[in-house]
Amino acid sequence: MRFKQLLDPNGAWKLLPAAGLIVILWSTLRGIQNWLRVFLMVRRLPGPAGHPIFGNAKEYLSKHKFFEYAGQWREQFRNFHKTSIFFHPVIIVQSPDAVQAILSRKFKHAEKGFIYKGLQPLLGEGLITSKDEKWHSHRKLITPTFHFNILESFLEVFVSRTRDFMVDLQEAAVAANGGFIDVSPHTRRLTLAFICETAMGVPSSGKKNKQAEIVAAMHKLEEIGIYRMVRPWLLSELLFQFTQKGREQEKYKRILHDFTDEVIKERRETLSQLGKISSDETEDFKEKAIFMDLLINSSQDGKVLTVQDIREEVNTFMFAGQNTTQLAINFCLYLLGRHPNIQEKAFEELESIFGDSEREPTMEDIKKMRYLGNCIKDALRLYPSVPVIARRLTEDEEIDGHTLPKGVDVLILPYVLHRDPQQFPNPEQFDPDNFLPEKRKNRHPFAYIPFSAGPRNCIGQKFAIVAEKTVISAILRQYTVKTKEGPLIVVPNTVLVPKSGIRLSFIPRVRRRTDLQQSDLNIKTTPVVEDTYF
Ligand code: HEM
Repeated sequence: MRFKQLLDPNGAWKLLPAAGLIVILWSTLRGIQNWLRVFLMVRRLPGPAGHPIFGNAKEYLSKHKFFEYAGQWREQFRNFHKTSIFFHPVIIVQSPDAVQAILSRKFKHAEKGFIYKGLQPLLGEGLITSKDEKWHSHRKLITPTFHFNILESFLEVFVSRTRDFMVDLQEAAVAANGGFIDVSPHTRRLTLAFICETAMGVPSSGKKNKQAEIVAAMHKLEEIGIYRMVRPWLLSELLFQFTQKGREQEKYKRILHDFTDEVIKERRETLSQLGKISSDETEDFKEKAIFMDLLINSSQDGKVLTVQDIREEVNTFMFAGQNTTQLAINFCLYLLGRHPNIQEKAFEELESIFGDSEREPTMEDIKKMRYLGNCIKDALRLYPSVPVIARRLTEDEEIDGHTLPKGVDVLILPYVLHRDPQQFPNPEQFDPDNFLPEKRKNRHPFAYIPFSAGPRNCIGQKFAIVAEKTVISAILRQYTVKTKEGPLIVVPNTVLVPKSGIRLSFIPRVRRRTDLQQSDLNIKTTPVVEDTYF
């Protein structure tokens, strides 16, 4: 073909396949070059021996035993060590100092790494998965959603849904006649109601059933995501779409996206109508803050946030908030059931706040639940709902005189980190006093990170703690909780799952003293720090 012919617009298209091929070839070569650099540099790092082909895949796939292996690796290598899944190198950082180096800076290492890749179809580029400027601007925009005043309005939702939950629980407890029940379906429904209502508002009756379908679709997408995480060759969308699971993923994604888009459209219309009605009603509307409305209001008709942005953030909020809070409630109840003395102290604190009144909690009451707050904290230490945090290094990082290369995937394991005897002298013991000021004073700031730490910490942590205190205090005021299970076996997924569920019995309480004050109690508590629920 002559040069002149190529310049002819009718001939230029013939160059396209060749140009495409060059781009693919170039990016493949770049990919191989980067992988090779990471692979060769990681080879020099300390770490446990692995199979020549499978690497440490056996340990990663051993589910509940994985943490045991990781604990042994920490004993052997302390700060960090390499591992691999087939030929994919993964570094695990184990000491609080090393964790701080990875989590503490704003843009450095803010990329989330391979384990989130499988969740991309579910979350798109919401806060959890986005990076750089997009993450920064959205985080700034969304942070006020968790402001104190808005949390107060969320508390109304928590209280009224907990009221329904207690009726539900009472029926189940009566039916069990003092026996044990699996608490998970009850707390799942409850936290689902918390999240759907605070994210999207009270559903119209037609949408009520739909919300359960949406959460089922989210769980399916999460399951598919996990399936892909341990099969790195399925992480390419290009190949995955042709598989059976790829087609399922597309189906659930559609269900989820169509639903959220429709709710956004409806809320937009409601908001614009409300703009026209009397200011009193608008005030009332504002008081019942809904996450989606706050995003729509900040969107400036798509200039700041598009419909896709809003959908991704709402889906992220639902994904990040529901399972995590539910599990935290379950684990805390399990531990309280196993430790009657600690449960009794928590109950006495509640008696000192509420006396024999059956009134529902205010934000002031929630703040006063300091011992219960410490129970929740230690439960999150032993059973962090998010057991694995992943990052991909965006620059080389020096630790202990070794270079961790740019591009390598790094894992942080709160479940293992929180059981470090150097930081928690009796690490396996449930002990809310671990969070007394004198104990916290000498602890490394990155030794306890159930909500992660640094700029990409959990934006919903206060939401979660207020929700947990609302539910657990309601249960303890009415019941003594007993636990059936012995030591729990837990499996790391995207969240920490108890292998055989959690069975509890709820024994109605007989009312006792009504004149207790907090100062009468034999409880050492953390002093109230303004704007802190811990
Ligand atoms: C006990 C409950 C919860 C726990 C243990 C928890 C834990 C975490 C952790 C460990 C991270 C960091 C993940 C990472 O960097 O890879 C995170 C991030 C996040 N969480 Fe939570 N979370 C909880 C509840 C919630 C709730 C209720 C919401 C929303 C209502 C929420 C929203 C988020 C969001 C949006 C992020 C991403 C923040 C960012 O990257 O800027 N979480 N959470």
